[in-house]
Order: sequence, then structure tokens, then C-alpha cells
Amino acid sequence: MSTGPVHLVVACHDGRGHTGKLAAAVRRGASEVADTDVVSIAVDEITPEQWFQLDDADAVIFGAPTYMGSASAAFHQFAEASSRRWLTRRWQDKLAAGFTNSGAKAGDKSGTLGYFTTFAAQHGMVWVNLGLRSGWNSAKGSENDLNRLGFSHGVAAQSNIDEGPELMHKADLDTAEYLGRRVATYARIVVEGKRALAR
Ligand SMILES: Cc1cc2nc3c(=O)[nH]c(=O)nc-3n(C[C@H](O)[C@H](O)[C@H](O)COP(=O)(O)O)c2cc1C
Repeated sequence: MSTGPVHLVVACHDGRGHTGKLAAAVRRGASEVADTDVVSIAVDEITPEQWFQLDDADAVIFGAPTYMGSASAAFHQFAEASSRRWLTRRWQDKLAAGFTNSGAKAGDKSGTLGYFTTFAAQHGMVWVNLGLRSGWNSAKGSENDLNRLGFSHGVAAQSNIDEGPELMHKADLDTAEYLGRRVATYARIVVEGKRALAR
């Protein structure tokens, strides 16, 4: 039996809509887990109140497009601004996860997901990986498999640079929903575990 809602934040920089569409899918997946409260934050427009929402979250899922082999500059600006939280260890032991999108199939997205894991580790957060085997890697596989591009640290989606977000691949959106559900589930386990230990 749940003892109260678990708080998740999806903290994302959306470039031209593609990464925002992934963020919405992560949020949908997380919302499917009972008693999960999910808030979305545009990190390039973050307000003082939203910094406090991050401070109060049980889990934060970071998202940014891959620009020049890493997270976008807007995300890095947010990460640098979070250094005040780093100083006070405000995000210590929260769960963290991540998602990105790029134009090329590989597109150096490992650089972005790897950066997210380092960023989370600097804050003392606990990383939740994607937890899916690679899709589309055998004769029976297809591009419609979950995790079709075969990344492990988080969601790595792809969209053609000359197409809008409405054409994003369903398998990528389904993979993002999967990550949302996974993080919400683990957040529930951790929160309930901490409450049990405190009794
Ligand atoms: C400045 C810039 C740098 C980019 N660098 C990469 C890159 O390193 N690898 C790649 O595959 N695509 C790259 N792209 C394409 C974007 O990753 C892709 O268009 C983006 O993920 C779309 O998501 P968005 O609408 O949220 O920006 C770049 C695009 C821009 C504008």
C-alpha cells in the first residue's frame, strides 16, 4: 500500500520540438505508475519555484538534444547554474535518468548520455539506466523494436533533421515511455524503502 505520492521532475531543454516530444512521452510513462506526481521543467526558462521543485523531487529525468556531440548549450547552462545545489548537496541520493535526440542514428549521443551520468554523479544522485537490451540487432529484429538504436545509459532517439517532431519514430517514443515507467517504479521502491527504514 502506498504511503503518499512519489515526486518526479522531467527537466529538459527542447530545441525545436523533438526533445520536448520525448519529454512528454517520458512523462506519460511515469504517470502510468500509481501515485506518481510528475512535473515538467523547461531548463532554459527555469523559475525560482521550479528550482525548489527540483530540490523536492525524488527523481529527476534530464533531457536535451545532442548538439555537437554533447547536451545542448542551454542544458549546460542549467547544469552550471545547479552548482549552488552541488555545494549544499541538495540533490544527494535522488534518482536520476536521461534522454536525448539527435539527427544521425548514432550521432554521438553517448556523449550526451555520458555527460548526464557525470552531471548526476557530481550531485551524488543515483543513476537509473534504460534497462532494455539492444533492439534491431538480429535477423528477427526491426526498427520498431524498443531501444532500436541500442544505447544503455538512457533513451537515445533519432529524428531526421529536415522533418518535424510529428514524424518522430514511435519506437523511440515508446522507449521514452518505458524509461518514465522504470524511473517512477524505482522511485516508488526507494521512497517506500526509506519510509520503512525510518519507522
Ligand atoms: C547546433 C547543432 C548541433 C548538432 N549536433 C548534432 C550532433 O552532434 N549529432 C547529431 O546526430 N545531430 C546533431 N544535430 C541535430 C540535432 O541533434 C537534432 O536536430 C535535434 O536532436 C532535434 O531535436 P530538437 O528539436 O529538440 O532540437 C545538431 C543540431 C544543431 C542545431
